Amino acid sequence: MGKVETGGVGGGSCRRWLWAAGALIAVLLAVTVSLRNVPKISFFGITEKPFECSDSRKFTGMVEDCSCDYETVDSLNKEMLHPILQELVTTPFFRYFKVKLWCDCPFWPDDGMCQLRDCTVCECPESEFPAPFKKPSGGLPTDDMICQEGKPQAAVDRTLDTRAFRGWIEIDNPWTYDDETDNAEMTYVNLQLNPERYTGYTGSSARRIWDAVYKENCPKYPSEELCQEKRVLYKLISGLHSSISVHIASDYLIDESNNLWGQNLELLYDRVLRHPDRVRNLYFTFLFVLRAVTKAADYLEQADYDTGNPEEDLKTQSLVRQLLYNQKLQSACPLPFDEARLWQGENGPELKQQIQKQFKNISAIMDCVGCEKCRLWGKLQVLGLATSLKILFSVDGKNRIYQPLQLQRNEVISLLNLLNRLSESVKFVHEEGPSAEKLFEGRMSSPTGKNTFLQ
Ligand SMILES: Cc1cc2nc3c(=O)[nH]c(=O)nc-3n(C[C@H](O)[C@H](O)[C@H](O)COP(=O)(O)OP(=O)(O)OC[C@H]3O[C@@H](n4cnc5c(N)ncnc54)[C@H](O)[C@@H]3O)c2cc1C
Repeated sequence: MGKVETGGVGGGSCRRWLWAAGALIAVLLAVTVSLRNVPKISFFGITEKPFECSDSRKFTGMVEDCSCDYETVDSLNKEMLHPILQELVTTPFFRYFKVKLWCDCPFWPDDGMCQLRDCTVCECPESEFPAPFKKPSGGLPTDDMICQEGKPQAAVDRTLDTRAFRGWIEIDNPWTYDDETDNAEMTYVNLQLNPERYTGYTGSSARRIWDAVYKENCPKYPSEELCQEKRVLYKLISGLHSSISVHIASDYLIDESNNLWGQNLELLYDRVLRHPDRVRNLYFTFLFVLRAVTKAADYLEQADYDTGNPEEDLKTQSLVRQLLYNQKLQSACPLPFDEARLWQGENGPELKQQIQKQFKNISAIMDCVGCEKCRLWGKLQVLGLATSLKILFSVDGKNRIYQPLQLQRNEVISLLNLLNRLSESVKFVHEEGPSAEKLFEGRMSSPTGKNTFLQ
């Protein structure tokens, strides 16, 4: 029988020497490549595949700890997810978000940070609002109100309505601090009138929030420690933070006196692109939330999207179906994230409780955000993440697991709006990233973001 020769079997001493030299070179190459790609241990405890390209800022291969690669995510997002989501969030069902905007900070109430809490905000015209949400009598004021306090770009354009949506249950999310069943002081906000973008919220107040949020995580866990679930939590927050920064960069107030808005690619580079882990965490968060949406497909398909406008509501339902049952998505990226790999250790239940508590604290910190519009989007997106966590790890506070999924309307709205925000960020990074890197790589960062580019 013919023998297939390997370096270690048969052959003379010369061949053995060649094999040993080849193996040594291979090992040296592998070590060199892996040293250039940190972190090296994934949260599943598996050594990560190094990025295949020589430039660590170009993203190829699998998105860390997920089951889709960067190229697939970019093309699915551009061709399918982004267009559907962009249309979906404009429908009446998805554009009104119920939120308590008071700045009731439970952590540091007396530092004056929340002075903008009483900002008089502009109300949207009555014609904008779906009929079922309107109060039975009186309706809404139609005259436009001018914001009196704070930077106008930081104030929320909102309208008040206490009426609950039809056909939806009121249920508390165990991952959030807010009691979602409590309708007191709730405001309906038209998200289309309040895009997430530059607001001028910066300095020690903003820094304090992010510091507090990261302290609730495990960013300093050494990579050897198998804290995979805590790493998920950190990556979700970091990915959200990246996405917020991307929105600031993509819609920036370049010239305040002329109210001129445009892109700030230097800010994009400084805050996100030059930290490859922040880009990776953005993609991770996108896939995590996408997985939650697709996992809840049956629920979302059957949900009641009635806003009293049959034409629009049918469109909403059709767009939701297009998103949930997309052939391309199902064949190219059937399982964006595999949640079954979490909580498997013997201390899984305790760990889950601990992380749930940490996430609740993060959600409570959102009440301390000292800019109304940032608070709106902070609360919406944290609720969106909490909803993803609830879908993927359905559990109540007492750790009775895997009950039938029940979502409240606001959770569904936050979930899909969060997915849309992440989708926009992924698209912007993919499309503008290479030119921003070319322009700013190697330059000193500038906090003022002077190098700006008009849209
Ligand atoms: C909930 C929330 C919502 C906000 N929404 C808006 C908004 O809509 N519009 C607006 O103009 N401003 C918003 N801000 C403020 C904005 O996020 C920044 O805090 C502000 O622009 C100042 O930025 P900075 O350069 O000091 O760094 P920051 O973005 O404040 O970051 C603080 C520190 O966190 C670390 N960090 C930064 N990014 C990441 C990441 N992706 N992953 C891990 N660590 C990171 C870095 O060490 C950085 O120095 C919001 C702030 C919060 C807390």
